[in-house]
Amino acid sequence: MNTSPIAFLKGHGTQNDFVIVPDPDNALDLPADAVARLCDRRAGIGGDGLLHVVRSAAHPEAKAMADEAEWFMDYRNGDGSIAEMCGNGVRVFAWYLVRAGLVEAGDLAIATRGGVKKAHIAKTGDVTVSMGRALLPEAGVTVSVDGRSWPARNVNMGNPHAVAFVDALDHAGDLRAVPPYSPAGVYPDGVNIEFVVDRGPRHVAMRVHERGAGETLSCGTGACAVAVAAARRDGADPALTGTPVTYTVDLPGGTLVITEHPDGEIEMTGPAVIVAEGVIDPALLAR
Ligand SMILES: N[C@@H](CCC[C@H](N)C(=O)O)C(=O)O
Repeated sequence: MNTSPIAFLKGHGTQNDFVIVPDPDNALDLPADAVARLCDRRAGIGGDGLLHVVRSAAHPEAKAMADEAEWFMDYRNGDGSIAEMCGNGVRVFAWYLVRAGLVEAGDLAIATRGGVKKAHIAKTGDVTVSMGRALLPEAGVTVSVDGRSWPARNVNMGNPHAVAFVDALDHAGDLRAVPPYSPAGVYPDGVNIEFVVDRGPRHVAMRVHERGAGETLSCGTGACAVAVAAARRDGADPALTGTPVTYTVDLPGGTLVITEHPDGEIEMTGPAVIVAEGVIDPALLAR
């Protein structure tokens, strides 16, 4: 059980906000219910998710990556569930390490459940991350909201996404509940659902319902999934042409720039901001 006050910071990336809990030696007990209490916007600190900052060597899920990446992003959704990857989170995680003097700005490898990600951290707080390749399972998916249904593209960025192109973002309605999708069983571990409209050539806007968090103001892996789905819809595939393809993705909380390279690697660039720091009363974490 945690008995001493616990340091935390609060940060966001395009207003996808996170409670940051530095715990280099992995000494804290952070079960799902404690994470949910910390992320509660009324009775806790509030956040779409939590970034548990641990040395890779000290975490059983990251030990094998310790030679490549000193730090492990143990990402949790706001409801306490575990996710493989968080695009906005990894930028905020990288910026926290720089701000804390634990790493230098510049190039950094970060261990995540989705593998080691390479980041480039500018001194301004803008961070570019190589997010890996998108998998595009063939499964056709349908997403429905308020009596409307759309075909959606199944895109896996380490975590699962369903990308639906809609006529207007307000057609996605109230996204507090998970929009129903079919067929059942395509996403056995749940899914993040993106609703997308065109804004111009290689420029889209989106809303997202995140697994484990509800509607958020931004999702980095979601923006990557959207950029790839938009590129394929537009007939652009860098693997076939040898030319990188870049999409600007507007989200309610800001803008991300996503480039897919001919080798399939997807690069995401966006801001990372730390807004506060303080101390958690251990009573909040007690069961
Ligand atoms: N907001 C994140 C994604 C966080 C994880 C997601 N909710 C999931 O469960 O897969 C991002 O910026 O990518």
